[in-house]
This record gives sequence, C-alpha cells and structure tokens, in this order.
Amino acid sequence: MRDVFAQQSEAFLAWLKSENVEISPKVELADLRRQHAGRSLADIGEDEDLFNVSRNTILSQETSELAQLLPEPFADESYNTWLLTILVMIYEYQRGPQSRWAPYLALLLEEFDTLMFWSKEELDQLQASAVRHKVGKEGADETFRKRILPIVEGNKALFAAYNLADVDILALAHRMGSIMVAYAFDLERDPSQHQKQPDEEGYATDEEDEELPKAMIPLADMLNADATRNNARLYYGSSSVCMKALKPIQAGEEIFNDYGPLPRADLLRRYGYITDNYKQYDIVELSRDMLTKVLVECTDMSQDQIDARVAKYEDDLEDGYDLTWDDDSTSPEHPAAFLKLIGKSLTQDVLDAVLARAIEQRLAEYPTSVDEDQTLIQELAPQLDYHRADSKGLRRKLMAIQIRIGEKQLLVHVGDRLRRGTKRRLSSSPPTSSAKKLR
Ligand SMILES: C[S@@+](CC[C@H](N)C(=O)[O-])C[C@H]1O[C@@H](n2cnc3c(N)ncnc32)[C@H](O)[C@@H]1O
Repeated sequence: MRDVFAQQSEAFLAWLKSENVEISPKVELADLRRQHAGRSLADIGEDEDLFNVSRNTILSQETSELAQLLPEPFADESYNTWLLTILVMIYEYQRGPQSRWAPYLALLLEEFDTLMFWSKEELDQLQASAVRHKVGKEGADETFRKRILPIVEGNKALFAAYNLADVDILALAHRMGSIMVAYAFDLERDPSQHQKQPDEEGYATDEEDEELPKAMIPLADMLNADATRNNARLYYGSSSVCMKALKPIQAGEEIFNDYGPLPRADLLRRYGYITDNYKQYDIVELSRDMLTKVLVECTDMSQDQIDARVAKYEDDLEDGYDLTWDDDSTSPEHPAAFLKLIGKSLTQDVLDAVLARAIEQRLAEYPTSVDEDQTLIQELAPQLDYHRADSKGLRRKLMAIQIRIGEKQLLVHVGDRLRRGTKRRLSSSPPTSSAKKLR
C-alpha cells in the first residue's frame, strides 16, 4: 500500500491539474526522502518551461478571502506582509478540506530542522557562531502573542475549527512562519501593471523600498537548492509565473532553484539543511566592539582617539564585520577596511597585526579545535541513519559541527593570509621609522 507521503503527492498533483497548472510532461515530483531532501522535481529536457502557475493559484494575502472577511489587519500598516501571510495560512489551514489550497497545505512540512526548533543543548553545538544571536525565537513569540493571538481568538467565527489553547495557536503561528521562511517567495508584480517611475534625474527606478508581498507558490516551492547546482529560475508574468530551465537538464537530474549565496549558518537557520557547496559563502563576524578593544590593547591609540574616530564615521559603521573566503579587504563591510578607517595613522603592518590578534581572539571563543571536530565527525557520521526516527539529534549535531569547523577554518585561512602578506611586505621593504609598534 502507498504511504501517506505518496498519497499526498498524488492529491497535490491532481489539485494542480484542477487549478490548470501547466506542467511539462518531462517533470516529475520525485520522492527524495532517502536523501533527506523531501520532494523535488526531476527529469526535464533542455531549455524549456518547466511549469506555469496562474497568479490566482498562488496563496497570498491577495488571493485568500480572509482579507475580505477580516479587513482590519489588512488595512493596518503595522501588519507587514509576514504577519498577514501567517494569518492567511493559519486561516486556510484550519479550514481543512474547505480551503481551496487544502491538498497543497497538507504536504507542507510539520517538522523542521531550522534553528528556531533546536533545543539550547543543540544550539550550544554551534559554539561561537554568530548565528546563535540571529535565531529570534523570543522576538517571534512576542510578536505572535501580541499580533496573531488576539486576532485568532477575537474572531472565533472565522477561525471556527479552532478551539485551541493559546500555546497551540502560537505553535501554529511558528509553524506557518517557519514554512514561510523556507518556502515563500517575494511576489514580484505584474510587469504590465507595474510601470517603473522616473527618479529626480529621469532614470527609471524600481520602487526599491517597497516591500513585495510574500506568497506561497505551489510547485515552485517544491524545488530544492544547492548553491552551484542551480538550473532553474522563476519568471514573473502578467497572469502567471513560470519556472524555466536555465541550462540543459539531463533526464533524471534534479531541478534546483536558487536560494541565494547564503553562508551555511544562515542556510541552516532558514532552511534547516546544509551542503558543502555553500561553504564558499561562509562568513565569520568580528564585532566592532571587539575590533576597537584590540586596537586599544595592541596599539598606541587611546580609547578617546578611537571613540572620536568612531563618532566621526558612526553613520557608515556596522555593528560587526564579516570575514569571507573571497575577502578583498577594500570594501567597507570588511574588518580590515574598518580598522584602516579608525586606525588611520597606523601602518599597514600594525593594522594587519591588530586584525591577526582579533582573529586569534575570535578563534579562542570556539572551545574545540578543527582537528578535534573532524575526529568527532569521523566518529559520529557513520552512526547517522536517516530512516531511524531518533536520527534528528545526531543530524543536527553533525550539521552544527560542520558549521563551526567551517567558521574556524575561515578564521585560520584569513589569519594565515595576513601573516603571509606581512612577511612579503617586510621582506620587500625595510620598516620606516614612523611605523607604530605593536604593544
Ligand atoms: C522550498 S522547500 C523545497 C521542497 C522540500 N524539499 C519539500 O519536500 O517540501 C525548502 C526545504 O527543502 C529542503 N531542501 C532544499 N534543498 C535541499 C537540499 N539541497 N538538501 C536537503 N534538503 C533540501 C529543506 O528542508 C528546505 O527547508
């Protein structure tokens, strides 16, 4: 007998047909559970439309009837598209089979590996990764409590299927919010209706500040992503959106969308998975506070001098600066450029030494070494069996270890490159008498 997963996929495909979604006969909704990658699409020829979804089939604040039935939050500017779409999803979900999107909603994930759902012990495995401060669970909880809960509770006739306790409504809001983080698209407007406006200089501009509505696009959101393997892209037309192949796709090959150049820590936070292909986008943040502290510790600059320089450039400064694998250090978002701006009178060698010291300190915040972590992975990885119901803890632990290894490797790499650069400079030019000394 077919399992629930297969039945849900079949019902979803039948529903897509009833919604007149045009799917290329070469596209298949594959079962990728063996790779722990859920559903995705496979098997398309070269350079073709993969499928077309009518704008009307997309689930959003514009297509659900909730906006007509409950206009207040939709007219209230303090409700952004996130909150409104979460409300819409809760509304449609609790209607069960009465919702037009029922077969689609039925196959969206119930369980997530995104960081929002990790226990404190699981998060601890990420060690000093800055992503730990970006999970945002408490903030989301408070927002849902203040903005979602009163609406669901105050409109029992609309949310009739619910006789849920507050805690269950909040859990549902978290589930819908997490689905949106991993599945929703920014719905670009109908290009024929959306004329670009000329700016003051007469150039046509996109209304960049305008927040595009979030939308759940059935089938388009069944595509997985894997950094370098992207082979499809969504195009926004007047009455429909079209997924097109970007390059020839061999029969049997998986079709991948592009989730963007995300560091693995952010990929895990938003999507609950990682692959090695995203390693190139990893970052490590050095906080502004830490960099200025090292400047005081290691150079002749006083705290007052540093504070004055920081105050002068305050508007251009960030709270933290990222080290990246392709750091060219000329761009202001990088730590070396920050140090150059604040420690203007310091020589390059001194600035490099300050950065090297900051990197050492940052590395010391991770309690284990790369070697120790690699040994741990070798021990643990063979024990992972995705088919076991209790594999979740181990899966998460292994992903966390990979993230902290990647961040430490990046710190070591930048530190080594700095040392090599300083050595080269020292061997090619004798130090000048005005060079500041490191304390
Ligand atoms: C937009 S959905 C894609 C459809 C999803 N596979 C499903 O079955 O519902 C995004 C989610 O797919 C999974 N995913 C995407 N790309 C993946 C990959 N390369 N490996 C493993 N899981 C992936 C993650 O769970 C992610 O949160």
